[in-house]
Formats: sequence, structure tokens, C-alpha cells
Amino acid sequence: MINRAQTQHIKNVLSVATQMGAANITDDNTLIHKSWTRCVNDYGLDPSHLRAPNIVTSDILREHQEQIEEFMLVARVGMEQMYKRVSGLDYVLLLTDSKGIAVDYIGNEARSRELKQAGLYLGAEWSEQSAGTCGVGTCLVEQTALTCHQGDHFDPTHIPLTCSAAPLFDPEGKFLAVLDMSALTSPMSKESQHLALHLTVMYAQMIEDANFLRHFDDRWILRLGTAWGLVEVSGEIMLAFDDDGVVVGANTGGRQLFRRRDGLAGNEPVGRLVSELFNLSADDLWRLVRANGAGDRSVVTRESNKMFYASVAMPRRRKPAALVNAVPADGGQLLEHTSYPILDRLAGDDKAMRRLLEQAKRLLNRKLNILIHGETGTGKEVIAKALHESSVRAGKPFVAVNCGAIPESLIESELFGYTAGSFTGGRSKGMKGLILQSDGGTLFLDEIGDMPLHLQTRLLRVLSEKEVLPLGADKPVALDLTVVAASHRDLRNLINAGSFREDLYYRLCGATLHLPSLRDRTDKRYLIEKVLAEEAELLNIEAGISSEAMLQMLCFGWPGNIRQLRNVLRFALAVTDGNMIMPSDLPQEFGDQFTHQGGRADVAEEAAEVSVEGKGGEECDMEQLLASLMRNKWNVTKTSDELGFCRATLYRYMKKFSIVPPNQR
Ligand SMILES: Nc1ncnc2c1ncn2[C@@H]1O[C@H](COP(=O)(O)OP(=O)(O)OP(=O)(O)O)[C@@H](O)[C@H]1O
Repeated sequence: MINRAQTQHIKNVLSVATQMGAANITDDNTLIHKSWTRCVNDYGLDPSHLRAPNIVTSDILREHQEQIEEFMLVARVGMEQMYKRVSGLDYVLLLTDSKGIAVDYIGNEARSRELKQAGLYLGAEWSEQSAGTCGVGTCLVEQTALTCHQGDHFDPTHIPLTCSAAPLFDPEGKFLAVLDMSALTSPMSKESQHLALHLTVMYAQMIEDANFLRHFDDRWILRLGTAWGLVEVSGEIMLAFDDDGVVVGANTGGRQLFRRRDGLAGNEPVGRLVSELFNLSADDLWRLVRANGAGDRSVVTRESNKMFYASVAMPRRRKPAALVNAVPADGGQLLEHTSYPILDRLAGDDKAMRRLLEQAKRLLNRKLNILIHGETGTGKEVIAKALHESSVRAGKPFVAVNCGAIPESLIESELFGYTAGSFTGGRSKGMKGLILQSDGGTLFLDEIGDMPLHLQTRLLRVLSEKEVLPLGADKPVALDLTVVAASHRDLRNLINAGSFREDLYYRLCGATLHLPSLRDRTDKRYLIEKVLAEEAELLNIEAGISSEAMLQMLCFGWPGNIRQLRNVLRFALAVTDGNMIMPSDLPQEFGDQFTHQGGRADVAEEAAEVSVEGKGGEECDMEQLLASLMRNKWNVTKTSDELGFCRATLYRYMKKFSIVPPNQR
């Protein structure tokens, strides 16, 4: 039902959109009126057709999140800081991607129903084409910061809202995302939102610059500013340059400084020498590195003669050989690249695992909850513990809880604890729950999908309020909690089935790690050798594995993943006669899945030592062949292409090496 104010709004929108061509709109509200015109004339939207917010499905949302996953980690830190400044004022923060989908959100959980109804929620689509004129959508088109206040909105249902939005660009200057601060209600005057817009622009710049510095953490950074004392921390203008003094990146301020006045492309700082852009020789750059807050820091742009103060920071991540020698002894300490041996040891050369571990390293010491997905036995708890031990929380407790293993009737008291006498059968002095036991450290919640719904609600409260209320207590206890949750089930299916809270899911998945199953990993040999060494050490023996037993293990499907691998090796070490594991030491199913030529074990062993040649003359041994087959999911055409054989040759060698595809076993 359209009310009077809405009817008036619709008339207003239509009169602006139909009377004015976009070109000749010049009043105060230029951006908004241009957008109304676009909505009616270009997208065919009708303001009298009221639209409910479009919230995309969790699958689609995840696809959008994955596209800017790394950026979201940086943005989240900025959003949390920004939210602290406005909490209590009923603002909501949205981060949308370049398509206008809200990929991250921070808002008042208590008002989540109203916020969802208004579209101020995770997964909401705020492009102009979908929602009409709005903070995010119009910022996406105009690529500038703006406030879309109440009646500025196109859709009459959005009239109560106020939205201030600022664009975010990636280190290459590509439009990446929008940061938006919105409220369901606000004072009438648009001026009341000046501060909101200012804050949004400020945090957008901070997020963009943090992302820029992360992206170029192996490069030299030249900062320019107009305040002498602030230039070391100011991100107004930043240029990243390489060891030869060539600019490899510029932040938005840096690109604007060199933008041509006529707006045409060109004059990009990237690719040019720092000394071409400023009156700075290589010696001057070193002087700025050493300046350490003192001395002359003024620089002038060569083309436009603008004066700035400058500082230069060394690469944070690596030690570039050429420059280490060039930087004088008092040129400051280079930061060593920190390695994380506990995480690094979890994988060999499997690409998916190496990517995952790099991602895990970037998550360290961020106040983020992490969700780990993976089949049973893939090492979810192992990686959770490695994350804990590699972080600053290493000295604090790591408390692991298997939500699926504790009887439902006990989970509540185990997790939240209880006061003396609060329930029959409890300890007389009460009990500190597992959540409180993990204060300052990490709480690992395994099989989180098995947590009963009413406890999910309590856990959500603990996570959002950072305090826990033990059973029977009248005062909550504050705590510093980091949760790593794991599940072998797809939690989104549980959400769709109504057995898992969506809001808890988003609280838990500050970042998601997907562990590959063992059969898909290309570093099986590394894992086999590692687990064998660990098991042998426990028995205080030296142990090896014969090439045929290794081959059988490499070919096995491992439905129980690394846990099964450990059990198999433990079994083999227990039954083997000597210190060398032979095929006969492996459980029966290993022999069954592996067809020997003529049933003779020695054929495979012999084959393992044979090398075959590709048509290009390159050597290829049995293991390479096997690895390639597995990499290509046993697709013979792809494998033969990769190795440079014809298919017939590949089949011949598979036969020779007794390699049987899984579907023929
Ligand atoms: N990278 C690894 N290196 C050596 N051993 C590992 C590795 N990952 C896992 N394991 C071993 O595999 C077994 C299972 O690991 P873990 O309990 O972490 O798996 P999970 O995915 O949490 O299993 P579940 O889903 O059943 O709880 C353990 O014995 C662990 O030591």
C-alpha cells in the first residue's frame, strides 16, 4: 500500500527523471537526480513498483565473497574499528563488492530482523539496477563518496534510510568494493550525515591503504604528505617502487596526483622512475630512508611543481640483496620474513594446501573466528592447533570440544559452566566451563553442526557480547575469545534445513579454510614419510617403506584421510618383521585395490625402478606418472598431454607399472 509521502516521492522522481536529460542537471542534488534519470530511462525501473530487498542465496554470496576473500580480511579489521566508533548509534556497516552484493556486514544483532527486512544485511543486492538510487548503487556508478539520504532514494520503501558510501580501489586502481554506513532512521536534514560520510571516507581510505601496504609489503614505499610531522604515518599519497627505483603501484592519492587535468589517460606514475616524477635522486631516497623523522624531507613533483614532505619505508617482508648492500649501516633494520614452521610442516608441495597455509598465515593474530571444512580425518584439529601455536596466543590454552561427542544434556554445562548447586549432579563447587577455560586462547569447536539450536543462540550471544553467563550465575563474565570451528558437513545445507543459525554461521566464518581430502593431495609421499617418521619416533625405532608398499599407499583412496593413514602405518609398524614396511604389512584392502601383473609383487617393484621416456625424450618415472594421473583426476588424455606421450604409450606404461585406475579396481 503506497502512502501519501510515497506518492509525492514517486511524482517527484518521475518529474525529475522525465523532464531532465542527464546532461543538463546541475543543481545541488546532481548525482542523485542523474541516478533517478538512469533508473527510469536506462534500467526501466518504475518508482511506483515497490521492491522488497533482494538477498542472494548463501551459495551465491559465498561465490561473491571468494572473489575478494583476501581483501575482506583487511576490510574486516577496519570495519570492526569503525563500528566501535559508532556502536550505540544504530548504524550498520556494509561492505559490498563491485556488483553491489553485501559480502560483509556489522550491525546490531538485536535488530537483525528489521535490518534484514530493509536490506541492510549480508547478501543484500544494492546495485542501482536492482535497488534504484541508493548509497552503494550510486557510489558504484559514480565511483565517488556520497550520502543518499531519505527521499534521495529511488524506491519509496527506502525513504526512511540514510546511507553514506565510499568507493574502494585495489592496488592497481581497479574498482573493488564499497564501504557503506547506513541507518534505518535519522534526522530529517541531510547535513546530519556529514560526519557519517566523513567517517566512511576516512575508513575507506584506511582500508584501501592497508590493502595497498599488504599487497606491496615486499616493495619500498614512498609516502608524501602536506604535514611535516605526519608524513611517516599519513597515507594521503603512497607510491610503491622496486629496487631499481621504478614505481610499481600507487594508491588513489598517488594516481590522482599524476592524473591529467583533461581527464585523459596517461601520466600514470606506474612504470616510471621515482626520479622522473620528483626531484629525487637515488641518493635522496636513501637520505629519506635514513632521515628517521629528522632533516629535510621536502620533494617537488617535476611536472606540476607541487611541494610535499616525504618519507621512505623499506620492504617489510624480504631482504632484497641489491639494496641491503646499498643501504648504509645506519639505514635501519630490515624486518625478517617470519616463517611459521608449525604451519609449514603440515604439507608438502600440494598446491591447494600451500595456498591454504599461506591464507592461514595471513589470518594469524587477527581477531577473527575461523571455520574449517574438510572430510573426517583431514586434519582440521591439527591445523586449528597449528594456528593457535603459531599465534601470539601460543602460551594460552587451546581447548578442543567435540560437539558431536558430548551428550546433548551435558554440552550446555560443559561449555558454559555452572555455579555451585545450580544443577543436580553437578560438582559442589560449580565448574568453570570450557568457554571460560579458553579465555585468552583458542576454543576449538569440532563438529559445530552437531550443536543443538538453543545452545547456538547462547554461543552467538557469547561471541557478540564477549561475555559468558554460567548456569545459575546472575552476572556474566567478560572474556577474550577466539573460536576456530570445524565441520565435515556443509553448514549451509544445515542452515537451509533450519538446523543451524545463519547469524552464528557468519559470526564463525570470519574466514573459511577448506581442507582437501587426502586422495586429492599431490603430496601423499611427503605425508606418508612424515607420519611414518612420527610413528617410528614414538616407538624409538628407525623405519622405512619399500617402494611397492609406497606405491600401494600412493594409489589407495584413503576414505578416512590422514587419520586412516596414521592407523595403517601404526598397524604396519606393529606387524612388520624388520624395519622396512612391505606390502604384506599393509591391511588386506591395499593388496586388493592394487592389481599386480601376473599377481607377482616383484613386477611392480621392478617397474618402480624403470624410467620411461616421453616423445620429447624427457624422462618420466612411475611416481611422476602416478602424480600426473592423480592431478588430472585419472583423465588419460589430459595426462598424456601433460607428459608428452600418446595415449597408447600411456596405457602401455600404466600396464607396465601395474597402475590400475580407481574405476577399474
Ligand atoms: N598435516 C598432518 N601431518 C601429520 N598428521 C596429520 C596431519 N593432519 C592430520 N594428521 C593426523 O590425522 C589424524 C586426524 O587429524 P584431525 O583430528 O586433526 O582430523 P579432523 O579433520 O579434525 O578429524 P574429525 O573430522 O574426525 O574430527 C590425527 O592423528 C593427526 O595427527
